Amino acid sequence: MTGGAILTAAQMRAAEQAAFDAGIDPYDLMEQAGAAAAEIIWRAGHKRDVLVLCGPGNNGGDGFVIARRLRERGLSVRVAALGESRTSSAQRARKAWDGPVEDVMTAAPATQLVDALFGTGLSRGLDEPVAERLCALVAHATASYAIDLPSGVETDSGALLSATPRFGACIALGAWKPAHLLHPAAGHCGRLMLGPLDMAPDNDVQRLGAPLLTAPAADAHKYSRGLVAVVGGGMPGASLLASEAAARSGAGSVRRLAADMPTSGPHAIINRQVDRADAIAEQLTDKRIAALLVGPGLGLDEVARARLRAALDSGHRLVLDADALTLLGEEGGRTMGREAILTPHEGEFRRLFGDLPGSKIDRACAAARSSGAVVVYKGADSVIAAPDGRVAVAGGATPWLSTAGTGDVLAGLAAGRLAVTGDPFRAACEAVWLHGDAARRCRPAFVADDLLAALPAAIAARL
Ligand SMILES: NC(=O)C1=CN([C@@H]2O[C@H](COP(=O)(O)OP(=O)(O)OC[C@H]3O[C@@H](n4cnc5c(N)ncnc54)[C@H](OP(=O)(O)O)[C@@H]3O)[C@@H](O)[C@H]2O)[C@@H](O)CC1
Ligand SMILES: [K+]
Repeated sequence: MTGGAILTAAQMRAAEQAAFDAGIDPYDLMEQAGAAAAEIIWRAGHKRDVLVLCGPGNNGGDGFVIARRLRERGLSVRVAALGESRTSSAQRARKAWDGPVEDVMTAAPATQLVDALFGTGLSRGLDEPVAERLCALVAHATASYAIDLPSGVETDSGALLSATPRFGACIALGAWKPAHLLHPAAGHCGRLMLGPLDMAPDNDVQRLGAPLLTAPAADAHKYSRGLVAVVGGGMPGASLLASEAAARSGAGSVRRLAADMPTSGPHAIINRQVDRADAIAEQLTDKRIAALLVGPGLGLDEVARARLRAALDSGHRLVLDADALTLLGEEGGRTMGREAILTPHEGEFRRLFGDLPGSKIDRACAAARSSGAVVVYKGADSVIAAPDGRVAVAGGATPWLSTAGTGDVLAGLAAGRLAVTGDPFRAACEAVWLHGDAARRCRPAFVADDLLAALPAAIAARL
């Protein structure tokens, strides 16, 4: 269900130290790391000449091991270093390489390029000539691999500290790091692969993995499978998209409360024409409602504000999105005090929580703690954070998702899964996964409506 632990540089160092304290030899760990990476590169199958760039630290040490292992397999391998090796393990790995060591700045390009310049120990941007040389060598190569991380990215934030090439693949060692999933660094990693090590550190922060969904029970009925209520507003399209997503999420039934009556759309959705907030409040007294969505197309006027208040006062499990988040931000934020999912994009997040420090993961955690709600901090890298500290980070979203209405679909999906599971963190994780998977199933230039059609296949794949 999870896609593996994500560790910061400091957490990785602590895990490494714990492994050493438990008796693991530091050099053995480097040999393991290099062997795992070499195996992945070998299996990628290019079998062409290789240039391995080795930095001064342990990332460079990994590089020397990789070079030796690939040469043992029969590949033509050259090594180029950036100065001397400074750690004892890296010095040992360098000694075990009995070929020549060229200079990174003058080494000729190769078909396969392995970047073992810097990993989690990068403390500042690369010197400009080194960064330029790395970019040129990667551009020249047919296949390029970043070892642990692309040299130039900040491990914890995913920021680029200097010009960084886009690699074909990145081989993470032992565990994922935030930069593998957070942009802009994630966009420079290429295909992500994990080189396993004997130490297997765990963390509350995990890469989002494929969920395991269950089919409805044999004796299920539409209410036991979860009734979703959606409060609409001035822009009917948004709440219609959200309602259909909820209806296709596995929930038993969907009730849309809005002033308009749609002329088309899935007839399975029950539309109740209600305008005034007190009439909506009356509708929300139905105890069978398992999740309530408010925000898509809600509007920002007094009518919208009154509808939001009715939703907040209803006592139901909530999903708040779009205009509901903006209105909440105008009121200075609010502690949810009950099971809720908030789904802000960058702008809504800032309006609601202000400019928080740290990485996107840190900011999502702080927001979840202060609001008491599960926060889905959306974007090309969506971070799902629970108030208890659990975090799931979703990478690899197709950029075609950046189109109108896809946020409404996600909000509807979250409400639907919340109605089915009753668990906000699980529901948010499932919704983000299904949303991303549905998008992968659509053809380029799809629109939000197409996502709805792809949802049943995305769900079927996880049963
Ligand atoms: N943790 C684990 O479990 C395992 C870790 N393993 C591997 O170790 C890697 C971490 O190794 P690491 O800590 O030695 O750091 P690394 O990235 O090689 O660089 C540090 C050196 O670079 C220097 N330096 C920094 N920035 C610079 C710049 N811009 N320009 C120039 N120099 C710069 C810095 O010097 P300083 O900052 O002190 O000036 C220091 O000398 C990790 O990513 C993985 O590959 C695996 O082998 C096994 C399991
Ligand atoms: K690297």
